Amino acid sequence: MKIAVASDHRGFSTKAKILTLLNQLGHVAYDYGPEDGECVDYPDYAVKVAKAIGDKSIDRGILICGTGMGMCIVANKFPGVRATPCHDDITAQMSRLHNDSNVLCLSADLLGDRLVNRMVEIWLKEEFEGGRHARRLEKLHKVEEETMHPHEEA
Ligand SMILES: O=C(CO)[C@H](O)[C@H](O)COP(=O)(O)O
Repeated sequence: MKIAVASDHRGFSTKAKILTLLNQLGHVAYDYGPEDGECVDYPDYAVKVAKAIGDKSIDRGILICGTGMGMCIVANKFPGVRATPCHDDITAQMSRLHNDSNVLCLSADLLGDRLVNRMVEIWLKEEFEGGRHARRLEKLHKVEEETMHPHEEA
């Protein structure tokens, strides 16, 4: 898979470790910044990854900030993005099975390296279950359409 990884300053070293893992797993990993650990603003990096999901230049994205929350809030403003804040094996797994997550948002401050690696592997391996969850994602797409074009008749 083509996977872009970005962070803010708090997630900078975790980003490097995730990029190494993705390469080891045989994925095509892109570093969407930042280039160093200087203080930056997470929206600038979440936008880059979210836009690349939208135009399909990447398959998946991984975003890391202090808590994972700011990145997630920004990424979910973009059509086609299903960003999920995950903090353990179960949330990593369920975000794929039920939500078809395409952007994994992680906390650099709260999660250890081994857990992060395991969560990334789970999140990459698990497949969307479809079925009733596909019906719910259809409704999500409708909400997206309505909020993007609020005055147009269906
Ligand atoms: O977690 C984050 C957003 O959800 C950021 O990493 C955090 O807010 C950055 O804070 P600071 O500028 O104090 O390092």
